[in-house]
Amino acid sequence: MEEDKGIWYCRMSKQLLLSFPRVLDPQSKVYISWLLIVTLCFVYNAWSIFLRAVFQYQTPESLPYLLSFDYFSDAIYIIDMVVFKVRVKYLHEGFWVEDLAATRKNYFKKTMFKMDLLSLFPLDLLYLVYGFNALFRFPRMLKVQTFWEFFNRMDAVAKSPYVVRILRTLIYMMYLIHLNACGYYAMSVWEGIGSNDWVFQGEGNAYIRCMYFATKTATSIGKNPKPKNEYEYIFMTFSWLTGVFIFAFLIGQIRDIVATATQNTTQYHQVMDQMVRYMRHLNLPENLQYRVRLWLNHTWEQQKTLHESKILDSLPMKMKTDVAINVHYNTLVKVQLFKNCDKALLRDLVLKLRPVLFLPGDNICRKGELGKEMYIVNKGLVQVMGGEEGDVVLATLSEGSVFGEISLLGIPGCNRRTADVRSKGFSNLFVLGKADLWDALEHYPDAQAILKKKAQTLIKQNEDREKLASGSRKKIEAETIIRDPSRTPTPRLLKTVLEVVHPNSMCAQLFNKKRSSAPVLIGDRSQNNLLPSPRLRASSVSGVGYLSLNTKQDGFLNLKMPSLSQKDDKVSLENFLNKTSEDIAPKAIKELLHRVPTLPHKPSTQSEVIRNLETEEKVIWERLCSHEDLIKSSAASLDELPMMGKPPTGSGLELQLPYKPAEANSCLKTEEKLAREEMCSHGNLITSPVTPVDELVLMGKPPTGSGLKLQLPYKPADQSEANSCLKTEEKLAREEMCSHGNLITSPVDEPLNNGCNSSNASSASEQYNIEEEDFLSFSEYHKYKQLPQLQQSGFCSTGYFFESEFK
Ligand SMILES: Nc1ncnc2c1ncn2[C@@H]1O[C@@H]2COP(=O)(O)O[C@H]2[C@H]1O
Repeated sequence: MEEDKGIWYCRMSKQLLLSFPRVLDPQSKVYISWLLIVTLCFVYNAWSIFLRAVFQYQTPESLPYLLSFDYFSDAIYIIDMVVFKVRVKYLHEGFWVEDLAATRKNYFKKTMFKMDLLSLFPLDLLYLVYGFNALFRFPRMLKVQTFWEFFNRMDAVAKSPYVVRILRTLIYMMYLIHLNACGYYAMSVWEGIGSNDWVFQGEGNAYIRCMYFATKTATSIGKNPKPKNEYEYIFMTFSWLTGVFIFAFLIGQIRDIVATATQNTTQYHQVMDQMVRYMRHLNLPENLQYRVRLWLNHTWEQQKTLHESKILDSLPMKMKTDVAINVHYNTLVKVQLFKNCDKALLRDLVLKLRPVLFLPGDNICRKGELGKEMYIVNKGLVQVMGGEEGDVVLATLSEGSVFGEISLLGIPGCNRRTADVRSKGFSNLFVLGKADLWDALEHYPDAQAILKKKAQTLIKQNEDREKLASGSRKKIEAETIIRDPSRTPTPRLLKTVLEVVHPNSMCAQLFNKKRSSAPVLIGDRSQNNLLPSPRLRASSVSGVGYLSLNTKQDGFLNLKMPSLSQKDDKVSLENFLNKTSEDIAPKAIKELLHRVPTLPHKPSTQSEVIRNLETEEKVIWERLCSHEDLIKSSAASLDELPMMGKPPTGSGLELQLPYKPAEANSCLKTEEKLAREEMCSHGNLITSPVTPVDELVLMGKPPTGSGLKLQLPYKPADQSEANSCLKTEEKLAREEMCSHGNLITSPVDEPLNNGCNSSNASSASEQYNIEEEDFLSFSEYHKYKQLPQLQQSGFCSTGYFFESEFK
């Protein structure tokens, strides 16, 4: 039994040793936690040495305990030097040095090492000669550098560094008082306890009474008994001086720390006060004063600063752009202009965008004014007003819409605003100055063309409208451009599914065909007044909603929503379809994505390719980066992701990583090589000296059964085109790879719809952990698939089916 225990301990300690990191990151949790332990030991020594030397707390009874604490802290000091400090990696010429020999050498070179060594000086051996005097442990105080290091590191990593700073200052203050209390008691003992009014009278707990005396002196509260002799006068003078200078300095430090923490709020109050005083001085109308206050208040509530742009100014340009893109990404991806244009344009523009807030009813621009800026709606709604009296809403623009561009584009006769634009509620807009817009557009003719085309359409629309209005002398309400009331929107769940199925698939084609003509159709199936799609079908049978998709090409999906109201199937069905995939069955939607073997979209133009790829890449990277182990292993790849953001909301993009993250990098590499190989097989490239071919050392064969058939969109003509082509191909490869269901892991399962039997279905639900609710069995599905059978069986007498246009 004892032997077993011994073996177990041996194994455990071996495992611990093996799992201990070779080198330590100075900012890592392990290292900082260790610093905390060493700091506690240092604080113990710093406190106990004087306490025990002066007060009578070190008695023969307490000595064994005190000595155990002492030697425990000494052991921690030794471990700190031998195990931890020698492993701390350091920066050399911009690189982390992680070689153990080098980190050790680096530590030995530092003053900290000498101090650490001195702190372990065994002066306490003098115990043997002079007895147990705690003052012999004084060298332990030299470990103070670790105490400072701990607080500096905490300052760098803590979420609220103010708390850390205040704690450090408090420790200093308490220690000063502690020293003063020890000094006072030592004086009292020397002069004789209770020998006069000034000294400690020997009543109560000595340490507490002396601390009280020291606190009163240090904080200059006064009312201490008058010193009786020169020594006492000197002691008091010194104590007060310490109180006045050091203590006051420390208290000032705390005030500064708190002031820094609340700096923004203070600034906001200052601006608000100044503004209110100024407006009163100018005697501005009450309403205007109210609006100014509202603006300041709202801006502060949203940004928690009134100087947003200044905060970023201290960053290097690239980092500033990355931060700006990340913050504004969700809005910018919705801007049509940016969707079709080069990504570089977005990066060029994003720093020039200035956020502004408009209050409800504010006029953003007025018809006839000279155009100097254009706007992008970030949040809120703005209305473009027209008509003879400017009271007709021509359009309501929402997030991602661009306006105010017509008068900036230099279209002959159009350098003035063509309409009034006003804010409907609170609107957050980005403003882009004319010069900045032109700086960017000069290099991006595509974007220029898009803007001009849009401008011309709007000008024509406005002209037509005006002609019509003047002809009939009637006000004409125009439709909003963000919401078309004549078309019922495609339900959210269907939209999600349609976005993930391949555009060439049967299902997508069917929906696309009906896009322009067919209205949304929800009808009573028993009346035969609708045409359900054979591929994607939503149905409601006796209060249960189903969404089914089943083709070899599209994959298999069957969603069941049993909790619908049984009263009105039609309403229930609409409700069901308006839920998001997340509401219904995320696992089942993932299952569908698993089974889509082709690229989610086939780009038709080069810019579309790039746009799609970039979005896809981001999503893939985001997924990758969400994996803990990947973050650890390839932190560098994360740095390469300045544009990483959330996938555009509502894009329905739910890419699944086709491989375990551990293999991710190597997997990507193989795919990149495949793409290169494919490209290099082009005749005209072989003749030209293609450098990338030389790099294909590691190139391997495509994984058998991967079905990977990359098609080059064009034949590169020269080397530079070849290179850019490679880049595109690499991206395509990543995308392609990531959409491959069968690349996922080695055991490639049969498509579920091949067998179409319930045993397949149940095994699939086991494999993907799909809940019964979400996954309709195949046999049941069959019943639905055969509509006439369904009707005959009486199963669907009140069934409603749904068909939608694809918007
Ligand atoms: N009919 C319209 N629909 C939507 N936006 C419009 C319409 N007419 C004008 N605008 C926008 O309103 C802006 C007013 O300033 P600009 O003329 O510079 O640019 C104009 C367009 O961006």
